[in-house]
Amino acid sequence: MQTEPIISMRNLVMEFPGKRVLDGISLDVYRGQIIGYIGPNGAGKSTTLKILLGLIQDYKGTVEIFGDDLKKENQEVKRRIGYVPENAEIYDTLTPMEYLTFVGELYGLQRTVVEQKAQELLTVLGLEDVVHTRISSFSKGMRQKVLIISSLLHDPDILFLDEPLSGLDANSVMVVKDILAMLAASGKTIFYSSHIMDVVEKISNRIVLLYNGKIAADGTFDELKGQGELGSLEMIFNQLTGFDAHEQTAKRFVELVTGGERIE
Ligand SMILES: Nc1ncnc2c1ncn2[C@@H]1O[C@H](COP(=O)(O)OP(=O)(O)OP(=O)(O)O)[C@@H](O)[C@H]1O
Repeated sequence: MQTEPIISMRNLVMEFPGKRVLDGISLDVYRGQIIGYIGPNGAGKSTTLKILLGLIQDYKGTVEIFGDDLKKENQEVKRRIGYVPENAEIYDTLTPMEYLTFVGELYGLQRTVVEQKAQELLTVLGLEDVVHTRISSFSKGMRQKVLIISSLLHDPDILFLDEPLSGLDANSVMVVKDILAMLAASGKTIFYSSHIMDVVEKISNRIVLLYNGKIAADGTFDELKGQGELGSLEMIFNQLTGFDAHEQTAKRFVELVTGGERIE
């Protein structure tokens, strides 16, 4: 039985000077769903996430989270959401412990509670030796793990993820995929934006494709596959976005790079 939507967008329109990025998005998201939110570069995925997070406010249409209109100031909503941004501002001069206690305290958690939780979560993700090392020396994947932990410290009900697996090695990807599946099974709602189609295909129980500012497809992977001619989400993506010129594009690129002969 479907209850009330956790996230509800109605006729969401977002315009930047000279450009309409979101052109009437309507979407209801329910508890426990993992929404794979996909679309070509520049389609408006990050813009949608920023609107849902309250970082962009001059949109048209209605957005409700937990039934509350986002245009009305409501700090309680922010306490119940977590966010892993695509390009994170992470405080390089801090150590993971300093960064995580800072974030935890912003969410109103007690310092001793956050310290213990941070220590345990860092240890589980294999960062126990660098808990007190400056983040500036970290690899991309190590930073990403700190960000994932920071988004979950306060045990949010909704998690917004923008390319969350970026830089993670294959083992860590498996761990994070399992974490997301278990969080969703425990009733959390996950809004997952990524270009890694085979991962989106595996972890999402609902896929939403954004194209030309509108929702071009919405359903489970099997529903999107339709009659079964297209085997992968990558192929469905290419078909729905009308892109079949990858080989010609690559050929032209290499010809220009090498300045040489035409490639046949
Ligand atoms: N602050 C801004 N001012 C003007 N234009 C913007 C602004 N932010 C985003 N845009 C434009 O809005 C469009 C959508 O950007 P957005 O970052 O939402 O795309 P995306 O789907 O997340 O893309 P990608 O897959 O490349 O991350 C782009 O054309 C971008 O240039």
